[in-house]
Amino acid sequence: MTDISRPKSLFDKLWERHIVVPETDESPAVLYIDLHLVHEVTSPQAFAVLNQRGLKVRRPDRIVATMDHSTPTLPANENGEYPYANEQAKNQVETLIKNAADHDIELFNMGDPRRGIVHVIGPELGATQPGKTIVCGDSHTSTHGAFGALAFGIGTTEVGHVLATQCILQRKPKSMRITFEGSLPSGVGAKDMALAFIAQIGADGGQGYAVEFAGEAVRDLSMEGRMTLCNMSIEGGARSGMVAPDEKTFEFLKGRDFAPKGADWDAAVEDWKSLATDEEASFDREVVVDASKIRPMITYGVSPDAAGAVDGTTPEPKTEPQLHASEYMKFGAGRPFSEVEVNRVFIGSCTNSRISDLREAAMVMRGRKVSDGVIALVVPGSEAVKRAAEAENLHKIFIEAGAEWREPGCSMCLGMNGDQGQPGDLVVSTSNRNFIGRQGKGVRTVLASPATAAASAIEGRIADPRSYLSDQKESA
Ligand SMILES: CC(C)[C@H](C(=O)O)[C@@H](O)C(=O)O
Ligand code: SF4
Repeated sequence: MTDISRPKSLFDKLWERHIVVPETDESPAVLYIDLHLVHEVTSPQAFAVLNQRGLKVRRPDRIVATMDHSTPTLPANENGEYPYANEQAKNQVETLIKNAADHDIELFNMGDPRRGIVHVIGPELGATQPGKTIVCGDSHTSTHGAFGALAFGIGTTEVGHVLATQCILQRKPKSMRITFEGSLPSGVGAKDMALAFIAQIGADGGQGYAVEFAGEAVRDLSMEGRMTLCNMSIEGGARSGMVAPDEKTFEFLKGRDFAPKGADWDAAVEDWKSLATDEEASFDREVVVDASKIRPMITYGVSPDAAGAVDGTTPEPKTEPQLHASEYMKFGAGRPFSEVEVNRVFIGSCTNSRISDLREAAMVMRGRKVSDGVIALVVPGSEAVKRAAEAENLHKIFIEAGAEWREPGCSMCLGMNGDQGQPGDLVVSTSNRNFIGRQGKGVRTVLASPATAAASAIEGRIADPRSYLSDQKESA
């Protein structure tokens, strides 16, 4: 029974709706899972355990499976063979094809027009909905919280538990509200908000918390922007990030394949409206970020909280890890970021590979050329994003600028498919992690928004996108 007298947060409501067995001092709660997203990297072992124990998948109809991490971003040859980076990548893909077929799970396989990065296709299909519990063997599952869902990443063992029982054991995290007060200056977007709040609370500031993002600047974001923000909540250490559903959420989902239809839709929207945090609800921690002061952000270290405004200078390292990071990044202290040379740019990943992100990058690149010596990769998040971008001729803008237009997937975000930089490369990347070696051995990653990444590709240095964006406004 839920207690109707106490004011509740969105998170409290989501949690309470899914308790199968309540938490006690001795044991975590058993939570029901509404949607289980599956990809080729973290599922093989889970299926193997299931198969060894002769267990069935409990609710195949609650699973959406796709291929994204190990998939090539170059097309198949005339025989339909894909250029996999290695045997492991090919095996992962083949194993998921077999597991999905054996267990009657819907799979968006290579060549399927609905395939894409798991966190891009969930919302795109309308499978991600307010009020749901959503899990995936992937840390950036927090992305789906943008719809007012309780969404979090789980480990491979837990993937097995969810496959077998459709439930998961969880202790209730503490709650944090991050309120962005005021509105964003022009030329500043969701990625900058994400890097700004992470710089403010630290990469482990959200540890043990479920975060709700609130405030005027969050309400003003598009659904894509909210996804970018929730995607990065995990980089601030949080278990999940969420935004209360509103008219924008409903508008985004209406008519999508997996969304309810007809009278079911009306009933669902009525219910979803009740999810927003009650006025008097309290949080274990409240953080306020002044949105009006945020500038385009970049990272200069090897953790996402080493972030500063693009028009600033590299800070003096103060601690041992900062010294180590600064030696790796080789920016030098007290140097304007705008002097740092860039030789690769990656526009993609579940953080920033949606159509609005590609439009933003195209706005900067239109009629311009990628600087000599810079390799720029633009990788749409899904087949649907690719089609939408091509319908608007965005791909032509990228190609004419000298960038490469690729097939959808995680690509250089993690480099599991072979899309990697060379040792020493400085990559401005729209992804979410700047960890040492993530984009290739010895590669240095600078996280930024699509506009900043595109401007950096044009200048061959870390660049402030604001002049490009205002240029466009004047000529529009
Ligand atoms: C492969 C997967 C386990 C991993 C994650 O969980 O985040 C990946 O998506 C990443 O971004 O590093
Ligand atoms: S795009 Fe990057 S962060 Fe997102 S799921 Fe793929 S590898 Fe992980």
